[in-house]
Amino acid sequence: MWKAVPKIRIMDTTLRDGMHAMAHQFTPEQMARVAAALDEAGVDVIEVSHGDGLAGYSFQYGFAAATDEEYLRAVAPVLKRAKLAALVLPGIGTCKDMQMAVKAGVKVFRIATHVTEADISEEHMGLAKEMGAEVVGFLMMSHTVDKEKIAEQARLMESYGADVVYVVDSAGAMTPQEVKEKVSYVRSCLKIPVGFHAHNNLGLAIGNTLAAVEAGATVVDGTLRGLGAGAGNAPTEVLVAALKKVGCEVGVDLYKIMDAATVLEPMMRRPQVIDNASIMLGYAGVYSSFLLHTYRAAEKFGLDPRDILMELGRRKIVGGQEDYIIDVAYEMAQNKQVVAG
Ligand SMILES: CC[C@H](O)CC(=O)C(=O)O
Ligand SMILES: [Mn+2]
Repeated sequence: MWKAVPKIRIMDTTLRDGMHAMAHQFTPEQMARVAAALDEAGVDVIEVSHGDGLAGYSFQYGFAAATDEEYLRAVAPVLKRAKLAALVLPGIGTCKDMQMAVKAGVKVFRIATHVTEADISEEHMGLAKEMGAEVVGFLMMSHTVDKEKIAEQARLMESYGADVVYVVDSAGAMTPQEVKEKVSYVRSCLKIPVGFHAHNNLGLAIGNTLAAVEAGATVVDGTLRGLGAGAGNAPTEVLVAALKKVGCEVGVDLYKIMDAATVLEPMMRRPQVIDNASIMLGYAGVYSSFLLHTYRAAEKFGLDPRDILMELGRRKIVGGQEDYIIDVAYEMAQNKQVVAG
């Protein structure tokens, strides 16, 4: 039964998670145009970074078309209402990167760790608070553990000063029932608001986000046209329509957010679809941002990307192990040759 819910805050990550689908090649000028349209529509928070967060540009994660600072400085001046956010993965983004980001206009830091590793976020969260920023904890790959573990890690983030903690379905592997169970339990264990970040690999991004809201999440993520890793995220314009339809107050103008999606559309490299490999990401429970790496490895070694994804899922590889995909594919190709020979 749908309950009355308070105002839902939307954080749009087209210009961060969407970077994965763009091979990190948005130009600063494109980012500024998309951000201006999101701001005009009334989106609360706009996240801008390399897909893997500040300082993500590298051989391992992919080089971006511009530096973090160039992106942030292009977007900050066009925002009239929205807060500018940046993602930080401790171990990749450093305190120095965060200081640069604040000077460039960042007001919200989203500090992301694997769902079992919240303890590595303490220093970054402390610094973000010290600099006066809002802090969002982002527990990635939340499908891999039970609700008690997520709550334990969320409580750690709360103790480090997080203002919000997110349950993150990085692999788009969760079902609405699971989302409800996990979000409502985490919420019951925290004093701060709970957020939810979906991926659409099983076609459930909107349904899962609605389930999260029904279970008490009051902050949710979206990206225009669903642009993002794997099969993408919950499309912000669809999310606004769906949330309004179930009676939530979102503070975003539906027509204007649809217009923002049309600003983004010509910049996209391909429509965001659920292809077979994306379905496998969700089915195997593999990190959504591993897809491009998997395609490259499959091509290089003449393998079916679906087989690689199933194997990555079996090995439970986590964010940061992108280079290991090549090792796995190499091993699989060797085994195939042995069997064939
Ligand atoms: C590698 C960072 C990752 O893209 C963060 C995220 O959006 C997720 O885990 O879904
Ligand atoms: Mn994501």
